[in-house]
Amino acid sequence: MTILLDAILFTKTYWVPVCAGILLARLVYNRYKNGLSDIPGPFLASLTDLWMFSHYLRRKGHQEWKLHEKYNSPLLRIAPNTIAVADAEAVKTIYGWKPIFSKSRLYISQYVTTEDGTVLENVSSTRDEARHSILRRPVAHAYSLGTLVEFEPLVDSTSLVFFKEVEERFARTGKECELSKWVQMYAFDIIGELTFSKRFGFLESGKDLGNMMYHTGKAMDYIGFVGQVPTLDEWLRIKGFGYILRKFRPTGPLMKFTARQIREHAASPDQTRPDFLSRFIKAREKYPDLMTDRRLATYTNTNISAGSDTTAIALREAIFRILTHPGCYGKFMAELKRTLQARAEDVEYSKPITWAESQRMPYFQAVVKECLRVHPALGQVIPRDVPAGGVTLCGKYLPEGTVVGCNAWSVHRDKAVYGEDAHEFVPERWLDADVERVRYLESLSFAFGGGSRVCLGKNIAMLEISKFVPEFFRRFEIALVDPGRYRLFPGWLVLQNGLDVTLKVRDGKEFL
Ligand code: HEM
Repeated sequence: MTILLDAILFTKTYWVPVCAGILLARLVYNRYKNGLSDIPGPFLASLTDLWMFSHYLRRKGHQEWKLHEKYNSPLLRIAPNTIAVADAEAVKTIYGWKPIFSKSRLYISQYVTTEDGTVLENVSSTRDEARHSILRRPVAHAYSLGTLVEFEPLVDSTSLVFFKEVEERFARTGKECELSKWVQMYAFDIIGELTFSKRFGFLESGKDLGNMMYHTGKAMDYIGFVGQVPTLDEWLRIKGFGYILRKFRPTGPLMKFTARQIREHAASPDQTRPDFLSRFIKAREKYPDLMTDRRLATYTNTNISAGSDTTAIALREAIFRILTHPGCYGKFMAELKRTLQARAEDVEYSKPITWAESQRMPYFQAVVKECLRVHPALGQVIPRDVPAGGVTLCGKYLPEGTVVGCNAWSVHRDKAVYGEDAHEFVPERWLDADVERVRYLESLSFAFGGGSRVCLGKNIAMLEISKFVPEFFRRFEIALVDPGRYRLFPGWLVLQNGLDVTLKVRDGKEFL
């Protein structure tokens, strides 16, 4: 008792040095506790998570490969318990099937708040693998290759709206088109069409109605920064302050839009539309307990948040690269001409490029793969927890519970795999005569993630990109106003702006 009293008195008198001592002890513990202290990285990063937070806040994620080069190491300690891995081969281990490395606590920041303020994990954010299988099973079929043909008319209808709007607003008037924004509106409207048979109306109005694009962007930014400090995120959004906030403002405009679509769908006489929502509702017959209205809201909302800006990024990059690489432009246009000329004479000339035709354009497909390599949508470490038993990566043992992950911007620049021109845009690498080599590169592509958590919408994204880009170049002569305006805006997603162009309508028969 006397010792305790003495300790309290001592602390009261010397509280400043006592607090400093505790802090110091904590920092030393952080640095040495888990056997990671010999992994290179910024010194501050080994002491506190704040370095990683500020690194991403300074929007440096997409340049992490430079730090790997600076420290000359594929392993980089970016927080006391977090290791960034820049070895392309390691993707197979970390995002493989056996054992599965679960998603880290960052994913709590991706939990969805439904219209009534309930916080739910979704198929993307759930961290429990068994739960993930339960959530993915009822919907997986809707995203399969087999359904693409049914989605194709929906892609065409939104594309036609895009072409009509940009023709009237820019090609006919000679005004500059802020294509970054128009491509984003296209990507949102199309995922609205595919998910609900209803566009957001951004293209027709030329505006971000209800600030839905703005709020979706903010949510992505939040994941990249606050998501790095999961405890802070939990208190801001779920517990404490977050709990009170949800009483006043349960959810954002996108979820409200989603919930409205579900209600309207229920009241509609047409229950057979070929969209995602109809497919999810159909899955109710087999999974009645799981597919509640709330759950439908999480699935459809995830489609929008995961499938809009990501696809817009890929579209912008493809357009920019084609326009800024004359050799690439020439080969792509020649292939487009051959594709159109190969159409049977009775096929309507104005018919949009089909999915099947785009798959017979190997050069264009190589351009898309290369764009996804040099500019993957996600620009930060995609974090996972090392499972029981630990793992050895790049010759270093990492104990269970360590957070590890690859940043696609780093692994896609691994010179050991891609060679000395790893930093260059070279679509031809995907057309190498050595088929085995191409297969190997494809197996290491990390643009869509990997393993059990690989992107569910990959086929849909490829459908959109494969149809939209050739059709856009077929209908318009596109000229960049100033390539120097093209800027990256990196966070969890690496967005672009400044893709300003002028447009001229092409003569319809030019390719014949
Ligand atoms: C070019 C476009 C796209 C890119 C680059 C992309 C990229 C990714 C990546 C990297 C992941 C894994 C994220 C992680 O592990 O944290 C992912 C997951 C996911 N994506 Fe995509 N995505 C794209 C388009 C889409 C589209 C169009 C949809 C919906 C139609 C979609 C739906 C999803 C879903 C639901 C997941 C979670 C899958 C799971 O955990 O089971 N994505 N995406």
